[in-house]
Amino acid sequence: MSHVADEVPLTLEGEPPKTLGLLDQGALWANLGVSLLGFSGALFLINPLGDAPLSLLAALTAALVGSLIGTAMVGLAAVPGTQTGQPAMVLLRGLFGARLSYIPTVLNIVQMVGWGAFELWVIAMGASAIFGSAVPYAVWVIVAGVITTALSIWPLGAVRVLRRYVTIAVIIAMIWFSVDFLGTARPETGGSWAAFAPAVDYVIALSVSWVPLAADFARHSRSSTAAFGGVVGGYTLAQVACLGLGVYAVAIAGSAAVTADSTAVFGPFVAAPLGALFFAVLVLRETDQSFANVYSTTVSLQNLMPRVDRRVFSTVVGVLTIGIALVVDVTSYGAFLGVIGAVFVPMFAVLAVDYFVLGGVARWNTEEGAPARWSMLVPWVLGFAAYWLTTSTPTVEAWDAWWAAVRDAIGFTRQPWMNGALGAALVAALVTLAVGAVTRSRRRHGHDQRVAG
Ligand SMILES: Nc1nc2[nH]cnc2c(=O)[nH]1
Repeated sequence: MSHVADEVPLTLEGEPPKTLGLLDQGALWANLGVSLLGFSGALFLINPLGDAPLSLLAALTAALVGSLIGTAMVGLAAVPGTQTGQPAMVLLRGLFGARLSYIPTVLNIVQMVGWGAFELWVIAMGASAIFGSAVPYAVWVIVAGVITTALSIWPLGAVRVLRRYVTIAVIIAMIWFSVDFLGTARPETGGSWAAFAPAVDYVIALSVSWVPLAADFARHSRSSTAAFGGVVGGYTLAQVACLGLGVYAVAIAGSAAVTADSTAVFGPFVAAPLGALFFAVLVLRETDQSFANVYSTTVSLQNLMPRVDRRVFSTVVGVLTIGIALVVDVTSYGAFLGVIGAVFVPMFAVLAVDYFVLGGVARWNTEEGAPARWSMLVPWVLGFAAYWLTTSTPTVEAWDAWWAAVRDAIGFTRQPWMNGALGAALVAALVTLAVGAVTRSRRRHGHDQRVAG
C-alpha cells in the first residue's frame, strides 16, 4: 500500500513502517522545541506575573523543570503509539470505544488546523522581518503552506531531512546568535524566585500542547525508549536553549516593544552579523511545526475516514490552513490554543493510567468496532474540571468568573504554586485508578455469583 518505500501507508489499513530511531525522534522533537513563537515567550518566562521578574538562574531552572515535567507527559502519550503502531486519535478508540473517540478527534482537528494557521502566520512574519515589505505577507503564507503540505505528504522523509541536514544548521544558527547576544545584551531579569511556580506553569503549558500528536510520530519508532527519550531529551534541550536565547533577544528588542508586538523580538536576530542568513534558517525550519500540525490533522481525519488516501487530506488541510492564515486574525486563536491543554492533558493521563497501570496494554482495542467505554469519560471530565480549578491562566471573563464561583462554592482556594496541566493530570489519573478498582471489583463480584449459582 505504501507509495514510497519506508513511507507511511496511504490509508489506516496499511502496516506502519518502524524506521525512526532515537536520533530521528530526538531530531524531530529538538526541532519542534525551537520555535519562533518561543522567542517572544521568554517574556512570560522571565516575568509571568508582570511585577516580579525572575533572576536568570531562576528563569533557566524554570525552563528546565517545566520542560522535563511537560515532556514526560508528552513522552508517556507517545509510548502507546510505538507499542500499538496506531496514531494518537486511533489510540483513543481503545480508551473510549470507536464512536466516542470521534469527539476528541474532531476537537484535535480544530486545534491542529488552528496551530497550523498560527505557524504559517509566524513564518510569514519572520520572513517579512528579513525581507521587509517588498514581498507581501500572502506570498510567504502560500510558500510556507506549500512546503508544509509537501512535507506532510512525505512525513517520514521529512523527519529524515530534519535529522540529516536541518538539525545541524539549526544548532549552528542558535550558537551563532547566542555568541552575538551574550556579547551585546544584559537580560532584563530581577533577583527573585517569587514567580518561579507560575514560570514553570507557563513552560509546562508550552510543552504539553504537543501531547495530542506525540503518538502520530511515535508509531514509527523502532522502540519505546527511542520515542520517550527522543521527546524528553530532544524537546527539553531545544526548548531550554530557545527560551534562554529568547531572554536575551527580548532584552535587546526591549520588553515593552515585544509586549506590544511579539514579532518585534525578530529584530535582534536580523540585525546580528549574518543575522538574515541564520534567521532564514530558523524561519524555513519553522515549517517543521506547521508540517507536524497538518500531518497530525491528516491522520486524525483518518480515524473518521480510515480508507481515504492521506495525501488527499494533507492537501485539503494544507489549503485550509493557508486560507485561515490569509483571512483570519490568527493571533486571536492564540488564547484558545493555550488552553486546549485542559482537554487533552487529562485525556492522555486517563489513557496512560488505563494503558500502563490497569492492564490496557494487553486488551487495547483499536478496531473500527471497538465498544464504547462510557466510564472513562468520568476521569476525563473531572480532570478537565481540575484544570480550571487549578490554572492561573486567564481566558475570557465569563468563563474565568464561572470557575471562580465553582471554587467558592466548593471551598477550594487556588494556590500560586498550582498548575493547571499537573492538576488535571493528577486528578484524571487518580479517578481512573478508582474507576478501574470499581470495575474490577464488580467483575469479580459477578464472577463469584456465577460460580456460586
Ligand atoms: N501542537 C502544537 N503545539 C505547539 N506549541 C507551540 N507551537 C505549536 C504548534 O505548532 N503545534
